[in-house]
Amino acid sequence: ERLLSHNSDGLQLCLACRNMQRAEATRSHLLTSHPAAQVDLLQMDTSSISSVLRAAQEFKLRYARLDYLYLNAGIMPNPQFDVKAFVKGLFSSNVINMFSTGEGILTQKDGITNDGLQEVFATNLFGHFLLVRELEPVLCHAGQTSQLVWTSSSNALSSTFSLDDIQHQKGTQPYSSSKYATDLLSLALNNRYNKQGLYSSVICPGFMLTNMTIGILPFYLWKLLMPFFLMLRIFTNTLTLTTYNGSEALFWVFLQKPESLNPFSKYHSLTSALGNSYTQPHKMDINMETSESLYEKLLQLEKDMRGKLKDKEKESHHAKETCRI
Ligand SMILES: NC(=O)C1=CN([C@@H]2O[C@H](COP(=O)(O)OP(=O)(O)OC[C@H]3O[C@@H](n4cnc5c(N)ncnc54)[C@H](OP(=O)(O)O)[C@@H]3O)[C@@H](O)[C@H]2O)C=CC1
Ligand SMILES: CC(C)=CCC[C@@H](C)[C@H]1CC[C@H]2C3=C(CC[C@]12C)[C@@]1(C)CCC(=O)C[C@@H]1CC3
Repeated sequence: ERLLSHNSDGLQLCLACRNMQRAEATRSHLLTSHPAAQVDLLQMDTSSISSVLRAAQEFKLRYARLDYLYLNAGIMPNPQFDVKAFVKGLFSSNVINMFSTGEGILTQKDGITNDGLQEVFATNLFGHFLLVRELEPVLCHAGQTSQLVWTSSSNALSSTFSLDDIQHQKGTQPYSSSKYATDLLSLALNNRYNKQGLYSSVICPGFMLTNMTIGILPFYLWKLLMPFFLMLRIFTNTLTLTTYNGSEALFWVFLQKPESLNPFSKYHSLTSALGNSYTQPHKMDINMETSESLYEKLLQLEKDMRGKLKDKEKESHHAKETCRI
């Protein structure tokens, strides 16, 4: 919506969504305020390898070029709020950090996808990784730049991520781990693709009340807490609360020259106590060595998963043939 308000003439949007009914509703909403806008839809479920491959194929048939790819889809399933840790945090010197990152007070219950991957890892990271790899021909063009924009989080914590368990099978903070892996992956992509004109940046929308976070507390409690959160903005500017404020950095990045952005920075949407939104870079807690190791592991996993997919296809082809005989 913000992109269209800025420039609805020259912009062609393609919304890649898992739920086509919701996608249609979004398209209608956008066309109501911007009747001349070009808004296309593409069905894609980032948690499913075959869906991502199919969507990428379809995209390449439809379009010759992709200038901006917003990698925003994300889940935080079954969030559990640790009241005890929260109360302890309230009386510690870490209290502001707790409200800006959610560190130490949230855990999740992860699931397994049909491909056999951890659901949070597959949805938030691996599906997007595959998509970027598949869309390479439309993203990399001589003499032009393209940009990947990842929605990461202030909850991306190195303590929750391990190179020995990139899917976070063993822990209880898959969301945080997937977001830290996002930061690492963006750096590795810059390292590999900048020469071909493809740049990657990471943003953090701050804390917003959305479908993802609303279930953490009962609805009436959020309502009651709203004045408290607005007051808390005096101490931390990370409480963006609305999606309009949260999208500030997504929009800001769109206006920048990709070459001018720092691959080690995360661009944060922030909102001041007076309600003004702005974007500020913060250095990420990442290094090139870990980022390259993660990239190698993702490439290996991609190879394994493509192998499995081929075996499955062969099996079903064989079953069909046997049926015919
Ligand atoms: N809310 C917050 O405070 C923060 C959010 N973020 C990040 O912002 C991003 C947007 O989240 P937010 O707006 O808060 O939450 P929402 O749940 O409102 O949005 C998440 C979006 O991702 C889509 N999505 C989820 N899973 C898949 C999938 N498998 N395939 C395709 N699309 C999928 C959802 O589609 P559908 O409509 O079908 O559900 C939805 O549109 C996420 O990456 C999140 O991690 C980061 C920091 C803070
Ligand atoms: C008074 C009271 C009971 C407050 C509880 C507030 C918490 C539930 C929130 C405070 C900071 C929030 C936060 C997130 C979730 C909800 C809080 C912990 C995120 C972890 C949501 C997902 C993200 O990507 C980052 C957010 C950071 C802040």
